[in-house]
Amino acid sequence: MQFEDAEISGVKIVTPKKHGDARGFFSEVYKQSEWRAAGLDYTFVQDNHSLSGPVGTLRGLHFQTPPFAQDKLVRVVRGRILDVAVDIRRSSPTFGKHVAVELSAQNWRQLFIPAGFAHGFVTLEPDTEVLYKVTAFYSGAHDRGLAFDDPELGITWPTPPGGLLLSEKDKHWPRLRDLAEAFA
Ligand SMILES: Cc1cn([C@H]2C[C@H](O)[C@@H](COP(=O)(O)OP(=O)(O)O[C@H]3O[C@@H](C)C(=O)[C@@H](O)[C@H]3O)O2)c(=O)[nH]c1=O
Repeated sequence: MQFEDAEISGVKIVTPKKHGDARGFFSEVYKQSEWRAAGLDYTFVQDNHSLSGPVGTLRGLHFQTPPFAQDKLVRVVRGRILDVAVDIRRSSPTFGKHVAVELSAQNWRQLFIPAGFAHGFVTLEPDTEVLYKVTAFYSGAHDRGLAFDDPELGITWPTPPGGLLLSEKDKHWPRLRDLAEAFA
């Protein structure tokens, strides 16, 4: 398992080993001992799985407020996404900056996003399946978001000719400058 630092402190790109043979492959996709050896000590309590049909499905940008703030480990088992993490830690020198990494079933990369970031992705292939582990349980009452198209964030979302597909909820999140909840 390979751990790389992304451009923003705390965000990591994790690439597990894939052992291929005539049958297919085997891969240890998460191993607590290796994470601890890399100085990453997190307890994941929930595994999530989403399927997005159309190319250009955009989910985000989401976060949960304390005490339900979540660290997330994201991967793709089918298809391809551009995965985005925006730093919303007010005291951070990179507040408002983002990391964008392509994750796919092919490149087998995972993105680790600590609490204090808003997270979202857009799908680059049809029928893309995303799996992610989180360190706090889902709480609808603590579920918050940030406008994916806030010009201050400067995120370039790849957009297919038919446009992006968003949930109703994701069309109405506040901009960063109007965000009531952000992290210290
Ligand atoms: C996230 C979540 C949703 N749900 C329910 C609420 C709702 O009825 C339905 C769909 O929820 P959403 O529209 O929020 O799903 P989605 O837009 O896929 O939300 C996810 O987006 C990505 C980018 C993240 O980072 C995740 O943490 C999560 O916020 O599933 C749960 O039961 N448990 C969960 O953990």
